[in-house]
Amino acid sequence: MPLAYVSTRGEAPALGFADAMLAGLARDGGLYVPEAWPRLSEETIAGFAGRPYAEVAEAVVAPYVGDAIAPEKLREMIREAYASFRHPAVAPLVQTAPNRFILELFHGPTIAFKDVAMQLLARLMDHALAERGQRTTIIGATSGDTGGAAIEAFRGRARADVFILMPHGKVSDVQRRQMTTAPDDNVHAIAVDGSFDDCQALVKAAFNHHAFRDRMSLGGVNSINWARVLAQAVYYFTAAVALGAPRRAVDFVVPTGNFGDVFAGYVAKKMGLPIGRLVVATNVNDILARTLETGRYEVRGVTPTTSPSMDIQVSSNFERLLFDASGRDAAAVRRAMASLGQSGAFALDEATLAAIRADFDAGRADEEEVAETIGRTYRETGYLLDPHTAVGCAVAGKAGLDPATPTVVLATAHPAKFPDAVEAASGIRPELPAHLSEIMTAPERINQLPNDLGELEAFVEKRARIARDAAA
Ligand SMILES: Cc1ncc(COP(=O)(O)O)c(C=O)c1O
Ligand SMILES: N[C@@H](CCOP(=O)(O)O)C(=O)O
Repeated sequence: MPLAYVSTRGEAPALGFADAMLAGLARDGGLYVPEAWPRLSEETIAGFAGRPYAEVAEAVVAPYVGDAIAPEKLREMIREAYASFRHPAVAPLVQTAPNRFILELFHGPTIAFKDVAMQLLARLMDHALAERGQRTTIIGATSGDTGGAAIEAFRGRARADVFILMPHGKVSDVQRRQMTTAPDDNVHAIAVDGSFDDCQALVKAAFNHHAFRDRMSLGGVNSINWARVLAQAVYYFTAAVALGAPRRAVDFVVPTGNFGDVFAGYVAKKMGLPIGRLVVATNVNDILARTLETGRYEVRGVTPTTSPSMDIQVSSNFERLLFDASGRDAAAVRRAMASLGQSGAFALDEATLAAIRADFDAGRADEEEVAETIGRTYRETGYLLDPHTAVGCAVAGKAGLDPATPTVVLATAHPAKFPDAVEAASGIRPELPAHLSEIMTAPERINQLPNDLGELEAFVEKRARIARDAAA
């Protein structure tokens, strides 16, 4: 029997892999998760040692895809996706101290970890749409990196029109230019007057407006899309196996905002990978660190930081964890989400909090610690951290992890995406890789919209119709 995907809120129909991927958000507002976690045997995991990244990806992804895609087609798409990376290992490990490693996830086209999943997702969606003879209108929210990766992965694709919402003035120049300089007619960058949370709320509201959703065949590429999270689980396997798994456990420290990346680590653990601790590392926008400490998830205002992609308060994927950790209690998730909508907060019950704490730790790093970590790491090792990765390193240093267990900090972006912050902290101005140098002088195309669902929908509908008429 192929694996089915169920909504965290329990009131949407269960779907197969391709339908869940094309749906993005479930129709009841929940997020799709597999009905069970496929397990990989110790022998299978041990066999990943020394294998190319694409082969490991195939082994991890295939049980979730089932018969939705022919195995040889899946293999071809995975190979193509990772051929676009500039490092042969795709996600190499760098050692910075005894038992301390950095997992570089920024060797894809837009030099952020989002490429790892987005390069595959674009191919998977294109394939599913072609098989059905359909098109999709993708609406995505970005705090800086998802948008660039999505635009790069979907630009020029005939079956998708892509609309990316970013918080106006709150992403770095490089991040903005990655979204605004693509000349393709099927991609649209929109600056919204508000925060990332406002952008994400608009996206979810558009999905929950079913008449609009159906009329436009909406699709999502944020980590609300299960396939995004799945593709991100792969590098936990390659990194852990390179450090001795499954013979020994490995700890991971993950710079966190929307909770997709660290949830992918949880998925890897559920599949049988011996991960010790999963450490959620936040900047001063520390809702997740506070939640793990107090059991209360409480939204506060967002403070702009030098790690803007993590300036997030409403972390979408926490809902997936809540569902799993509560024993898959969809009614409890619905109550929590209703409370979040009404009062901006909800409380975890004791059992759920204990279940979460069994796998996760959390810590936060303030701006001073981030700058200090970038400067010190550069002076001591010659390694230049981006500010998001520096949040991870700063938290790793004080998380109380066992020094005998290898610790991997995920490096989620290349420092050249944030040259001002990195230069201020280290005295070194990182240069953009050559393949991106043109974006700093290319003409920009950007649209500005208020934080208003009606205006957004009217804009999307008008632009998508123009693109569809031109393509017809
Ligand atoms: C550079 C960078 N680091 C970390 C994160 C946080 O990842 P997640 O939202 O999956 O928690 C993001 C945004 O997603 C990011 O762009
Ligand atoms: N940090 C992200 C925010 C969106 O996260 P996603 O993983 O849900 O797409 C960004 O850089 O856009």
